[in-house]
Amino acid sequence: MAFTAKILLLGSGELGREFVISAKRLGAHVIACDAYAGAPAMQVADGFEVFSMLDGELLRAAVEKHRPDYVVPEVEAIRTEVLAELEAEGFTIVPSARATQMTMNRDGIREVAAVELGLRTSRYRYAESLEEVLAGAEHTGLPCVIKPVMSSSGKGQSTVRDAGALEAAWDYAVANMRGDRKRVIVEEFVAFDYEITLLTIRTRDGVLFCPPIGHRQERGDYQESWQPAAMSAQAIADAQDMARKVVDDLGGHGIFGVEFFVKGEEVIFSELSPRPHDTGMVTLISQNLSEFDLHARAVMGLPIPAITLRGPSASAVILADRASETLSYEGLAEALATEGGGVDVRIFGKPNSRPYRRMGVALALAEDTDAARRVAAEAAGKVRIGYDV
Ligand SMILES: Nc1ncnc2c1ncn2[C@@H]1O[C@H](COP(=O)(O)OP(=O)(O)OP(=O)(O)O)[C@@H](O)[C@H]1O
Ligand SMILES: NCC(=O)N[C@@H]1O[C@H](COP(=O)([O-])[O-])[C@@H](O)[C@H]1O
Ligand SMILES: [Mg+2]
Repeated sequence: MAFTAKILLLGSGELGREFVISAKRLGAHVIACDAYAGAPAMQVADGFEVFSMLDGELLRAAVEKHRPDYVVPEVEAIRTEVLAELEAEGFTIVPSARATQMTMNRDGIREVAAVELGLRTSRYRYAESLEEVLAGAEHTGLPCVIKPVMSSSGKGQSTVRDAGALEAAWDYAVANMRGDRKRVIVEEFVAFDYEITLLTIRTRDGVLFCPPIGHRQERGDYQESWQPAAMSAQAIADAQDMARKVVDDLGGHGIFGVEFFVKGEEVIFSELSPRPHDTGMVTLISQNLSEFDLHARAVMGLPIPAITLRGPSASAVILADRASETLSYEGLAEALATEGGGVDVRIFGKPNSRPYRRMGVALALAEDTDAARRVAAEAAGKVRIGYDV
């Protein structure tokens, strides 16, 4: 055996790509899976498989073919019942089959957080028809946010300010949902002061936290993140307390991106990913161990003696603005030469683009988070995508 562990990665986007790099540095052998060839993580892995991870038979076949030590999901949209069966048969699902099942759909994790654990969340209702959407909006009040229960990165999500727009929001959610369940969550719009991701690591030796990450979203998708987010000690303690309850309930070992809205001193649980988080890409520059290093260590049962912040940092996304099958990049040298802080860039290597698709991220370390945000945004703006449709 020429490797320390064999990992089957389910999902091969930018988060998977960095995870593969971290795991391979620790000697792992990684097979990257996704529904399309040439995905970012496949380019750096030892092997790859192309299939729909929502297809239970194909998913089982890939696991049985490779017999990995760890099955590491990187996206929500996976046939998670099969992961539960595989776990029962002795395979290790990261962090646990229960975590993947509860977070595959928004209603699962919402029930765990709001009902089982009694955490503070926004008011909400589920809806499977326009009539139920209208009733849901009566319950939450307006504005409300409507999201498919199965989606991520804001896909199919809209904020409704007047009742006349509810039908369009329902249609939009149904048209952009993933999977086969025509179901949405109608949520009270929380007029938060700011929102954070609390990276929470569940290890063999207990639960660890990274300093909170602040972020700004547009169209339900992250635009920039920074660390540390300015928060009172009490608010951090409240968020940590809630995050610990949720990850202990979900079980297993790995990193979780736990999302909160903060309004005054009130901390409101939003949702969580049982895997590295997009806003956590800032840790590629901000910490001694990135969220991907932390996930790899937690998964492989390796120690994490300390998580230290190198300094105030930020990330800013590089987005495509149109669909194209042929891409090129310019301006990398100018981006990396941006003054005002230490700058780095990640280009994900996605084989094609669509409007708003995240293609890369710029990272900056500076004297404070405001400066880091400025430098990261400036660097991201210097990377120009060439489209040769
Ligand atoms: N109830 C709400 N009130 C106010 N803003 C909200 C609400 N729900 C979502 N948002 C905004 O939309 C963003 C995306 O929502 P959410 O995290 O639920 O979607 P997502 O598709 O799972 O995103 P991701 O996969 O990137 O985490 C939030 O980070 C927040 O900025
Ligand atoms: N918020 C979740 C998130 O950021 N997930 C990341 O985006 C990829 C899909 O990107 P794509 O849609 O461009 O293929 C996923 O594979 C994951 O790395
Ligand atoms: Mg989110």
